[in-house]
This record gives sequence, structure tokens and C-alpha cells, in this order.
Amino acid sequence: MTTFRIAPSILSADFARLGEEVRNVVAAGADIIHFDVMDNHYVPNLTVGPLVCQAIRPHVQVPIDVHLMVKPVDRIIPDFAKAGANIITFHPEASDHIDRSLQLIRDHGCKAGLVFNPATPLSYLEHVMDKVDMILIMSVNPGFGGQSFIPQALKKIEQARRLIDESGRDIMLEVDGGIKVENIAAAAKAGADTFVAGSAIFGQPDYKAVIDAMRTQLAAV
Ligand SMILES: O=C(CO)[C@@H](O)[C@H](O)COP(=O)(O)O
Repeated sequence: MTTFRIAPSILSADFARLGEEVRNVVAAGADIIHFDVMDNHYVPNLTVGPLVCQAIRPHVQVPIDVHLMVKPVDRIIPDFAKAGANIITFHPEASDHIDRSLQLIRDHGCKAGLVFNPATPLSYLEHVMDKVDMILIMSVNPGFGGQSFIPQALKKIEQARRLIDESGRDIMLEVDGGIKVENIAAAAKAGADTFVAGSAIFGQPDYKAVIDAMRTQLAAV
């Protein structure tokens, strides 16, 4: 049986109360905290860095999944590992040496992953599948929360699921962007097992009600 994980994205949280926000969302049933890092270079938005990751680390026991939307990637990896990240993912287009970046993340004791924008081919995986612990399929173009799910992502999730099954490895398949109660089951049916949701959770007053509703949808898959 598939283990489904719900990973609220801090991008839609109240940054003035971030410690309280991550505590509340974990108490509401979140399995992972998704930590979006944007540099105003690789993506046209700017968020937070390792200091903020370090600041929230004592507030939660669940894994922190750091999604690097930065270029270059390598020089910031050790800082996030030291700040308490458990999973670090990056976009293959943002790294000059994908294999080296994956190895660097693993050498720092974290799980490593690659992120695929809507128009980025999965072929980047071909020679590095043995070093990947997570594949993250973007169902929006990265940079902002609150965008609409791009339905073509479902086909890519199916393709990624086939590659994972062929590899025989235990690789998490995460989807990110526009995930709501209404479409989470479709993403799960396509093969995703980890679901990032920002505005759908932090945009509602009752985090537990949303996460429970998502789990109800997942239980029927
Ligand atoms: O990485 C990103 C955006 O670049 C995402 O993690 C979003 O933050 C998800 O937000 P919603 O689409 O769920 O509101």
C-alpha cells in the first residue's frame, strides 16, 4: 500500500508567525514541511534562506523538504544541511553538474532530489537515477503560490512513476503547484505519493479540516 504524505508549503504561511504556523500545520497532520527557497534570479521572486530553516527546525519533528529555486545551487547546499534540512531538491537546469550536486546533498546527510518544471524533460534523470531519492514534478511554473494546476503534469507524473518502478528504488514522487482537495486524487492516481499544498492549506482557517479532506480523497485512490 502506498504511503501518502502531505507537505504544506511555507510560501503561503504567515511569515510573521512562522514558528507557530509550522507547529500548527504539523499538529493538523502534515507529514513534511515544504520549504520554498527563491533567489530572484532563477525565479522572479525572493523568499528565505538557511537562517529561517534553522529557526523553524526546533519547532517541528517532521522532515523539512527544501526546494531550491536558486542558481547556482551547490554553494548553498551545505548551509541548508547544517540548518536542519532533511531533503534538498534542485532544478537540473540550475546546476552545472547535476551528478555532483546530487552527491553533494547526499554527502551532507540529506536525501537528494530533482525538480521538473512543466516544460523540463524527465530525460535529465537518465544517468543519475541511482542518486535520486525524490522526484518533484512541478504542476505550475515555479516562483509563486496560488497558481492553477497545469493538467499536463499528470502525464509527467505517470512517466516518472514508470521510471521509478523500473529502477526498483524507493524514490518519493512529489507534486507541487495548485494541489487542492479537488485534484489531489487525480495526482495520486497518476502515481504521486507526496503532495505539496500551500494556498489550499494556509489559505484556510482550519488546517486540519483541509488535511483531513485531502486524506479522505487519498484513501479512496
Ligand atoms: O514551489 C512552489 C511555487 O514555486 C510551490 O511550492 C507553491 O508554493 C505551491 O503553492 P500552491 O500552488 O499550493 O498555492
